[in-house]
Amino acid sequence: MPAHIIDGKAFSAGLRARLADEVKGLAGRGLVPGLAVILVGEDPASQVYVRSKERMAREAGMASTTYRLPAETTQAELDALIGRLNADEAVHGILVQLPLPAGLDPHRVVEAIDPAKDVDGLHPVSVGNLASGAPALVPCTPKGCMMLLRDVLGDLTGARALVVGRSNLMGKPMGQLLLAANCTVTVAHSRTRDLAEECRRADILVAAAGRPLMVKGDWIKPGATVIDVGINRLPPEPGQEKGRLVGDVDFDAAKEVAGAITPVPGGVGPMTIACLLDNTVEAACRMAGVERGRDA
Ligand SMILES: NC(=O)C1=CN([C@@H]2O[C@H](COP(=O)(O)OP(=O)(O)OC[C@H]3O[C@@H](n4cnc5c(N)ncnc54)[C@H](OP(=O)(O)O)[C@@H]3O)[C@@H](O)[C@H]2O)C=CC1
Ligand SMILES: Nc1nc(=O)c2c([nH]1)NC[C@@H]1CN(c3ccc(C(=O)N[C@@H](CCC(=O)O)C(=O)O)cc3)C=[N+]21
Ligand SMILES: [Mg+2]
Repeated sequence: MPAHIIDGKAFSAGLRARLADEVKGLAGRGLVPGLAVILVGEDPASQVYVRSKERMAREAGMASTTYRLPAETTQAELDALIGRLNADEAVHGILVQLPLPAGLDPHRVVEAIDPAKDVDGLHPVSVGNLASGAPALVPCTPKGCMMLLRDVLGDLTGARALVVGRSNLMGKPMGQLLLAANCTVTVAHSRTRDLAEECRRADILVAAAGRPLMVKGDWIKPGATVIDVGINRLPPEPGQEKGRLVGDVDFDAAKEVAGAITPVPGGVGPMTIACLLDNTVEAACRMAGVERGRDA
């Protein structure tokens, strides 16, 4: 039986509609959640992504400002902008789009952000809170993956989970969240000896390596739940202008084996943006001392 296709686009739309309701209530009390996105340099994929964040924030009734800085921006200039946004009471969330151009230190940039406004969950305070089980602003993409997993599977207790990738933005926090959800967690990376074998053991497989179509159909355990985080643009076919967007998983083969699987596009990507908005509302409520009505 072919896999259930997990509709991240629909889930994201539902979450954003609920957030829009919540934001309307907050705005009525004078609290308009505000997001600031900083984009340094002209990476075209980042441009597309940042535009859609801005649009979806506005649609949810939030305030959103994007700061587009030239690739030559200095560390001091970036620090100064972050300092201003930290001090700005209308700003509740600050996100610096990664990767940064060469010459800018991502650790220093992330540490400059007020942890209370760290909607990407990358600040050492956020990372520490997540790892130690304290309330934390959780990185958006792993948070979105968890929402989809809970929606499909309910309780994850006891499941063998494999995360492919160990980045700070995705792989590591994903491992932490699965561990907190009582999974038995393995984190694989480019030095993993036999990735296919690791995959075959996994009840939950989260692929975040940035390698197009790397995970083959016969690497999937029958009935497994597959979350494909990869966003890769293939080279254009002759006569095409743009190549096809694919994940890290060979979707066509994997869907014949898996129990449930996310497509690319329309899977994890839209969830990332919805979770960014959710984190911004969360940060705004915490700063204002407002208790949120619903557990998101
Ligand atoms: N859908 C969404 O919302 C988002 C999608 N993405 C996408 O997810 C993917 C991963 O992103 P990100 O975590 O930032 O990427 P990074 O490049 O920061 O990290 C990639 C990770 O994958 C590992 N890896 C690379 N090649 C292999 C391999 N052949 N076998 C096993 N592991 C491998 C690397 O290992 P090592 O550490 O050893 O180098 C590294 O840990 C990208 O395609 C990105 O575009 C990212 C964020 C959000
Ligand atoms: N500080 C920081 N935080 C991030 O969260 C962050 C980042 N930097 N740098 C880049 C990656 C990438 N990322 C995506 C988010 C949404 C889609 C998305 O919405 N994708 C849609 C459409 C994709 C398309 O059509 O191009 C989909 O998958 O359906 C993709 C990619 C967040 N990232
Ligand atoms: Mg990265």
